[in-house]
Amino acid sequence: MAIGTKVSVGVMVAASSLANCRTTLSLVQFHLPLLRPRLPSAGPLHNLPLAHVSNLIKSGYCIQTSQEKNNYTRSCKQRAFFGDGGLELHDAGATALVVAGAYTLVSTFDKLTSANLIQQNLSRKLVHILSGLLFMASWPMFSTSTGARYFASLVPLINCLRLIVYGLSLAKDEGLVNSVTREGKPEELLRGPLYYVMILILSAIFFWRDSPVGVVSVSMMCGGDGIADIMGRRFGSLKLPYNQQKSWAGSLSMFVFGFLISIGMLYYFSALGCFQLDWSCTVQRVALVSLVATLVESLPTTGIVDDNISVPIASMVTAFLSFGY
Ligand SMILES: C/C(=C\COP(=O)(O)O)CCC[C@H](C)CCC[C@H](C)CCCC(C)C
Ligand SMILES: Nc1ccn([C@@H]2O[C@H](COP(=O)(O)OP(=O)(O)O)[C@@H](O)[C@H]2O)c(=O)n1
Repeated sequence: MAIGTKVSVGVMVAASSLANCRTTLSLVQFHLPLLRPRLPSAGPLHNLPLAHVSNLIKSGYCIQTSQEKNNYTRSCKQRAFFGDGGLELHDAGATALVVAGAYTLVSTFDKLTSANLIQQNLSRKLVHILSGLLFMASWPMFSTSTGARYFASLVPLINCLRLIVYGLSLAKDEGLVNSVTREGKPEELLRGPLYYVMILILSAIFFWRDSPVGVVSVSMMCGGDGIADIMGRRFGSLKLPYNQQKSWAGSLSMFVFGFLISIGMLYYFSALGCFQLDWSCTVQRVALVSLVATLVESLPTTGIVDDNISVPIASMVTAFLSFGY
């Protein structure tokens, strides 16, 4: 075989011991750089003498279950392409790209607001809607390594630090203040915007693209709550009986757009193979999450707890109980 070309290698196993293997030993076809030692020819490992398999384990190979095989195959392909250290480089590059995207988004709306092309309130809401949804949409850019979610969470973490620095007026960034606050006061950055990015950090780390819970919760906070504000301000003449600050138009918009955006984001991740869903159940579950989130958002609790905490937390709890993971 020519050096440097990738070859198909018959057999690979990884991760658990012989005793713990829950499925038959796996045969996996994938490409590895030639430099790795040539492995036994293709064939089920259980045909090999145990002594030979244990030698494989001693030399760094071990047995994998079918799920580990799939995960391992995928990460092997990535390692084969990027090399062992390549996954971190891949994730660092994706992080830098998304951080740049965040900065571009906020500065774009600052320029639109400064040029009086859009009102400050609308600018804030559009940043509210787009930031989290685009951040979530960037998750498939990251690698399949276990550290990818932590790299991704650096994006909202950097913005969290940015909000704290400028919110405490340790430095000035009028563009940021103008595009994400109601009244242009720096201290406003320490409330809604700060809670918002903290929820993004939690969703990336604890749910990531492996679970529909984070996807639905961020969709409700960004899409649902964001559009409720826009529609409620414009068409919200008929107020809710238990909250004169909120309207039927705003709440109905939150339910409908929160539901639609959640379904859309779930379809996006499902189509990319991040998880598989039974759509007949999923539609009902998302409708339940959207209803609970809409009811929580409609409550007269603005002075007690910010919507950017109550809406996503209520969504996470409801989604976790109904999806189960
Ligand atoms: C305006 C925001 C929250 C205020 O909410 P509310 O008070 O109206 O209820 C959102 C603040 C966004 C933050 C400054 C920037 C977040 C960037 C995000 C983590 C990454 C986006 C990346 C993407 C590629 C644009
Ligand atoms: N369910 C809702 C939500 C907001 N709104 C309108 O949007 C405005 C801002 O809503 P909000 O206080 O929830 O705003 P944020 O805390 O989300 O920034 C409200 O004062 C209402 O005029 C509504 O009419 N109905």
